[in-house]
This record gives sequence, C-alpha cells and structure tokens, in this order.
Amino acid sequence: MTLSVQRLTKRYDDDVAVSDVSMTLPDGELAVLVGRSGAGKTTLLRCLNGLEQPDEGTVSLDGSTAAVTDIALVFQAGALLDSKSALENVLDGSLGREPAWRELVGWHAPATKRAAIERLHAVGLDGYADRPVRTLSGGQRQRVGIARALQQEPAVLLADEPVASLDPATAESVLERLGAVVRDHDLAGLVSLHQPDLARGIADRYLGLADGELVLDAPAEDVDADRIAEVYDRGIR
Ligand SMILES: Nc1ncnc2c1ncn2[C@@H]1O[C@H](COP(=O)(O)OP(=O)(O)OP(=O)(O)O)[C@@H](O)[C@H]1O
Repeated sequence: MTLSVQRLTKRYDDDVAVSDVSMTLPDGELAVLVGRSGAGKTTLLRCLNGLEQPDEGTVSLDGSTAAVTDIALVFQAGALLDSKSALENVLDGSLGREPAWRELVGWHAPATKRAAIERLHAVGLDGYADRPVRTLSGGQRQRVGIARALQQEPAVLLADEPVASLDPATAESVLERLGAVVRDHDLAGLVSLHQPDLARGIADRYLGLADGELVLDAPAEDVDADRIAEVYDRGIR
C-alpha cells in the first residue's frame, strides 16, 4: 500500500515542528529521513502513526484513512519489556489484533505464536525466542523491536533513529534487516537516521527536513554527501 501525506503541519504553540509536508511512500521501498536535531523528524513520524494529531493535512493509505494498526513505529532502543522474553515482546505486537482475553492471560492462538517465531526468523534471531530481552545486545534488542512491529502486520513500517545507540557495524546490519523486511513484506518503510551514510546501498530514497520543511525528496542514487550536508546546513532552529 502507498502512504500519502498531504500538506501536513504540526505546531506546538508558536513552534511549527512540521510545516506543510507532502510526500508519498510506496510499498517495498525504504526511505531514510534526515535532518539536524529539532528539524521535526520525530514529530513527523508520530503524526504518521497517529501518536500525534496534525493541525493540518492528511495521512492516507491507498487513498483511505489508515487504521492505527496499519502503521507500526519502531522506537529508539527498541522500547521493550525487559522482564519478558524475545517471543513475548514480539507477541505484544499482536495487541489489538487478538481477542482481549487472550492478551490478558498471555495465551495466544497457535497461529499467532507461529507467526511471532517466523518474525524472529525474519530478523535473524532464530533460537532467541525464550531469551529474556535484558540479556540481549543492543542490536539484538533492536531486531526484536522490528519483529514486534512486523507482528502488528502493518502496511507501513516507521522507525525513529533505530540505530542511534549502536556501533557502526551493528547499526548497518540492523538497517540491512530493516531494508530486507520492508522489501520482503512489501511495506512502505521510513527510517529517521543521524548517520545517513550507514544507509548507503540500503535506502531507496532520501527525505530531508529543515526547520520542519521537506527540503529533500530524491532517489538515493541522486543524493550524494553534499546534498545531505545541505539539509543539515539549512536547519537553524
Ligand atoms: N511535545 C512537544 N512539545 C513542545 N514542543 C515540541 C514537542 N515535541 C517536539 N517539539 C518541538 O518540535 C520541534 C521538532 O522536534 P522533533 O523532536 O520532531 O525533532 P527531531 O528532528 O526529531 O530532533 P532529534 O533529531 O533531536 O530527535 C523542536 O523544536 C521541538 O522542540
């Protein structure tokens, strides 16, 4: 499905965090969102998945209003429940898709459980299902976060600086996983990153925000380091 954003604006009092942004994210493609601190990346992602209400503009999926479960957001550092296992964290992605009583007692349908194990496989975590996530490395935790987002069966996968706390090699491998799941599951993918070079060869497209405005929207092959540097130079907030 294609995610379309039309003239989206979000203000906090007098501060325009996102200003009149329009863009299209087709399925099967990973776009990388860049921009200096305070440019509006997190606010845009939160508006896309409904955590924030835009003041103006619309977000639609194939022309219709998106349901909450259609758009999954992977948080920085995974935002996992430490005391639970990897599999239990992934199963949390089914919240809202299963009857409430199943969620309350933690007794999931066999097909749901099989799907969750398949998601762990998709992110390269075979054999980690029963590991408490507090015993996992940063990169493994982040991949559990991606598997949990997949369990939501979204049409759109968003990630807000998902590799910020990782070393460059681990960050690159997490991004490769993200790119692979976006393509294999035919999702529209958007990832905010402070190290855009890590996404070379993985990103299909670069989007750039400066002071809330979309100042870059181009295929990855047309975007070199200078073009990205321009996005960072334009932000003055
Ligand atoms: N809840 C909020 N209340 C008031 N202002 C906010 C709120 N959230 C964000 N802002 C403001 O909106 C602007 C955009 O912030 P946002 O967090 O979206 O930027 P960002 O590009 O994600 O930055 P970073 O790279 O540092 O995470 C900033 O000026 C910020 O201070």
